[in-house]
Amino acid sequence: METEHQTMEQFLRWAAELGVSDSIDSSQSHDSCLGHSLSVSDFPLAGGRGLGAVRELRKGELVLKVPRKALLTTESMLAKDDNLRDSINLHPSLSSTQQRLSVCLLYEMSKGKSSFWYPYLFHLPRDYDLLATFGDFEKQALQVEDAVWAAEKAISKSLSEWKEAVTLMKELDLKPKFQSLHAWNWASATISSRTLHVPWDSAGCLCPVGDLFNYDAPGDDHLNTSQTANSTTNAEEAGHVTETQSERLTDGGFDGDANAYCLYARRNYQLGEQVLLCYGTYTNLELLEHYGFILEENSNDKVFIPLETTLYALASSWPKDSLYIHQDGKPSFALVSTLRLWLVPQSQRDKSVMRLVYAGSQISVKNEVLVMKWVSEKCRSVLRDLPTSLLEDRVILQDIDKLQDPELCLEQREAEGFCSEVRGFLDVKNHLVNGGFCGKMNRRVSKWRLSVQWRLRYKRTLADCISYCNEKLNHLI
Ligand SMILES: C[S@@+](CC[C@H](N)C(=O)[O-])C[C@H]1O[C@@H](n2cnc3c(N)ncnc32)[C@H](O)[C@@H]1O
Repeated sequence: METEHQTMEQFLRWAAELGVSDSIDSSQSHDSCLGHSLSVSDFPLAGGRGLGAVRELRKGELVLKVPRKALLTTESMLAKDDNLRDSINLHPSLSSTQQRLSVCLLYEMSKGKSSFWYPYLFHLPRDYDLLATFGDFEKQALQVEDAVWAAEKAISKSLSEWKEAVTLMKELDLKPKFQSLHAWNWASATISSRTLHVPWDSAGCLCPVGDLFNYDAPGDDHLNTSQTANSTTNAEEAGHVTETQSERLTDGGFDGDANAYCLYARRNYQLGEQVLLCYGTYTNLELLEHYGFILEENSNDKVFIPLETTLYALASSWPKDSLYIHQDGKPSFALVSTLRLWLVPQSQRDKSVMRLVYAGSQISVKNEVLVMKWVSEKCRSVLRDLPTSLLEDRVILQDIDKLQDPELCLEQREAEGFCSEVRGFLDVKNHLVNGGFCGKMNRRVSKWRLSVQWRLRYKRTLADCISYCNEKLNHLI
């Protein structure tokens, strides 16, 4: 039986033979495509398997080149298989290019060792934690209506896309396990979380070795890296990201002249540091939906609170999605400005008031006090209406950690001491076998943990917003 290490080495050798390289020196040995700039390492606190710097890297430096012939795209898979090409061409009715890529990926997987991309496919994760893979319990554990709704939408989208593709997969004579909804969810999650943008196919490409980079959220540095190439991830291209053109990402992209995907260091790195890639600008809910993880510190996170319809009507100068609370608890500029205006009696909304509102200035102390009290009370009422408190969620996370601890063999008796949500999970799933979980249940626990982590982060933002408003009020009164 080959070890993970051996198969990874084979994969890196296979990639080197195709011209994948982390060196601009083309005379580099073909034993591995890495070793000059990067190496595969484990980063347990930031994405698990990823790429580390094997030397100091300078911002803007080319760190990886993946020739077009190594990329998995619908086009490259069809070019290698007449049967697949003919069947796909007979089904132009599939509603998205992602569906075509999913079918091709499953078809390629079904070839096993005879697939050209086998060394790469072998190292793809077997499970994902994207929202579309959540069961009912994990979905409900998100608690917040918008998040539960996002999960429902993701689950039903995957189901309907699978139903549309089933006839084609039958015609391709895929083994039942590759035709299943489970396999479809796997393929869709692979594509959602791993594809990079290419100009010739909106479904993007799977980029061997290039898809080992873990995620770094865009910070202030991403606005002035003009010397590096332009890049977008596929989810961004599909419109999931609402940033402006000027904030386009700069870590890499397909270079037509080099006929290769080129990836650049987005900042300076020290030896041993994890080299990261920015896939786009995402809130935590979007990260969970498209990539299956969240960031405790995410400057792009946004918390939306329910607002009165008359307030939305007033906010015509600002898009609805600009009315939110930043992760650090500060209400957005647009939210504060809209509330300032909304809390002025209609008869007093004259030109001078409007000028102050659009300039982002306080209208009066009295008005500012009303705004801060309103926001603070709204956050309190949202927190009150959720099934568990912030403190309870912290305890639930600790209990989940106990459940996941392989060293801890839990007695049913001990489980009885857990809070009701944990006991509910154990009852529903009823799978505490010999004091631990089977592999499948561990996967469920990981997803449920993500839901609790997400809602806890959401609640912390609301609590921080209350503190922010109180502090403002202390200064005002
Ligand atoms: C393109 S892959 C990156 C490589 C991946 N870690 C692997 O082992 O193949 C993207 C996936 O890596 C994980 N990931 C990336 N960045 C992460 C981060 N900052 N924190 C946690 N997980 C991360 C998520 O599972 C995500 O869907």
